[in-house]
Amino acid sequence: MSDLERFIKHRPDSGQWTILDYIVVGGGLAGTTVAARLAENYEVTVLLVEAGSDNRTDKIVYDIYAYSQAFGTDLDWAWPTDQGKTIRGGKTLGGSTSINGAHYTRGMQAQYDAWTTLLEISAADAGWDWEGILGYMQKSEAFSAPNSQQAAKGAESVADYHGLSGPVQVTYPDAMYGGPEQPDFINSIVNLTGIEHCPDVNGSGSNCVLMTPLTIDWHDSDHRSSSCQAYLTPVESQRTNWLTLTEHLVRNSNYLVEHRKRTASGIEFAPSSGGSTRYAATALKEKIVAAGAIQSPALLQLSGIGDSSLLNSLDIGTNLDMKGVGRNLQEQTMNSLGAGGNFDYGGEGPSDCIAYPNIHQVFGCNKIALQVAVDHNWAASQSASADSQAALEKIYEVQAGLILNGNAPIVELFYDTGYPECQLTGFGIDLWQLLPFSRGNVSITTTDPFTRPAVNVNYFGVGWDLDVQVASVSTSLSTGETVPGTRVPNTNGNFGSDQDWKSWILDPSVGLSAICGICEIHELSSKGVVDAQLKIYNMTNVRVVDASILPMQISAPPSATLYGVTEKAADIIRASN
Ligand SMILES: Cc1cc2nc3c(=O)[nH]c(=O)nc-3n(C[C@H](O)[C@H](O)[C@H](O)COP(=O)(O)OP(=O)(O)OC[C@H]3O[C@@H](n4cnc5c(N)ncnc54)[C@H](O)[C@@H]3O)c2cc1C
Repeated sequence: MSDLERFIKHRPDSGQWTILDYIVVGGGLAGTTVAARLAENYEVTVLLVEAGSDNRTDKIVYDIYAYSQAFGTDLDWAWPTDQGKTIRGGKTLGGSTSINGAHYTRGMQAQYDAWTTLLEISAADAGWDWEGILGYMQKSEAFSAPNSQQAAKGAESVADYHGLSGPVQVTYPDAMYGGPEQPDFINSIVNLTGIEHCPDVNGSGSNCVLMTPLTIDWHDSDHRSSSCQAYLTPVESQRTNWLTLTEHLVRNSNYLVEHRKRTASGIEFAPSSGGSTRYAATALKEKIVAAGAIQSPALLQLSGIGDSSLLNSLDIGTNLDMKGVGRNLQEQTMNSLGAGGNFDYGGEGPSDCIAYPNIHQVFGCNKIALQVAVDHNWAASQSASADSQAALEKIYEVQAGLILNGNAPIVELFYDTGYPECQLTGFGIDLWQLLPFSRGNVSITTTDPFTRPAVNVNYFGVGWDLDVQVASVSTSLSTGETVPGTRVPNTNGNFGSDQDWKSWILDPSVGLSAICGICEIHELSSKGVVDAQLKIYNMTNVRVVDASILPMQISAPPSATLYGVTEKAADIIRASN
């Protein structure tokens, strides 16, 4: 046991404060990355508090082939939402990277460049664009190019796009599917939609169909390379200046007011199992909130940072009246289609093939659908869940511009070998819209930190999002019909009415746990929560660093991007202390 650990273990019980340089709340993707980078300086002390357990030796975490077995267990926050859905999130060391699908892809250059337009003019050169983030994405990555067997199965890559010596291991699995189905899917969708087949999506353009790599470690039997496996495991025996405290939930923070700015004086935390034991700690330098897109806004609200009307209703004193905290939730919405088949998979999952079509490739020549424009009614209808109507209109304009003029992929079609499971030679397509216009929110309903916040996902709050999902179903069905060896019922192209599909979509659709936007980086006048330094506006020493700060969805799952964002954040923090 290190000196620091003894210190922590004993002082809080005696009701005294534990004092460190940095406190990081949440040991997920962002939290472990930031803590690891800060603790590289042996002269500072770092406390990382994680609500879940350390499950690194649990097969349902390290074995990527056991994907989904953690769902519904203690390792899953499983937030219930409106519309009767459930959002998954890792409640374990490594956070959602310990239970996620591990697909590693980046978005389009223009989507990252658009972030700069949302910041204060003075922050335009702060590096929140593709050029500024790419190097950090590569810093976090140790990519291993496909070997000859993987290449024979269709795996490809472009060496220049990748980092080679970062902590997060990225590669293709040895047991990857080698049957005809994945290459056939690629050929079919190219022929059907005109989408390009590209070798690697991690350059600056993601509008293509391809095989994608995973965050797994070939040096370790293709086990999951979660954020804690990447950033903590290799150094934990040496970094005695870094304490990781699992099974403790941060309840709230206390604040001092100085010159009209707030300073966090400390945090209060408690065993995650509940009870009345309370601990306290203070950060001499900074506190970093990295509790993920749902829990971070909830924690801020518990600490009196949020919409004063919500805080007043719960008798929480308002430290900072910030309407943006808990708003602007954007989530990608998924449906799955399955069919029979008669091919030999030639390997094991997870599947490797993804198509990222743009609006033209999804809607074809349907001119009505192509007339997506920033409809003021959309912003008005979503403004209760957004920062403000004006801010939303601005973001919509950027998003619509990327969709209409920038060929930003609007949907992900994930080729799912073996779905549904009961069909031994089946195949499926999981499809989800990538760039929703609908907005939801997160709000605490009680001052009890052990109660999960209310999550309002508001799927399809903007009707166009549903149109995208319906058109994607149609594209998927057509693709399915043209993949050799599959048994999609012969419908002669008559796949049912749009209304039928809308009903079907609304019933089984699930969220993808790719949430962002809820403590977004945005200019203050647009009700942003953090500035370009990721500091909460009008606070001296608290930053939010996790998925909640991303202002808009990108056309990709988020983790590759988030590793880059978090590496950049760590540099910002180190430079300012
Ligand atoms: C089922 C699933 C599949 C996914 N698949 C993919 C994929 O294939 N590719 C991809 O790129 N992305 C995927 N993602 C998304 C990706 O994993 C997340 O976007 C990413 O991990 C978010 O990072 P984060 O640091 O914001 O949050 P997290 O990684 O979720 O970390 C937050 C941490 O904070 C802890 N915490 C919360 N509240 C408190 C508190 N009060 N006190 C202490 N600790 C607290 C949590 O327990 C958690 O460990 C998936 C996510 C899920 C859930």
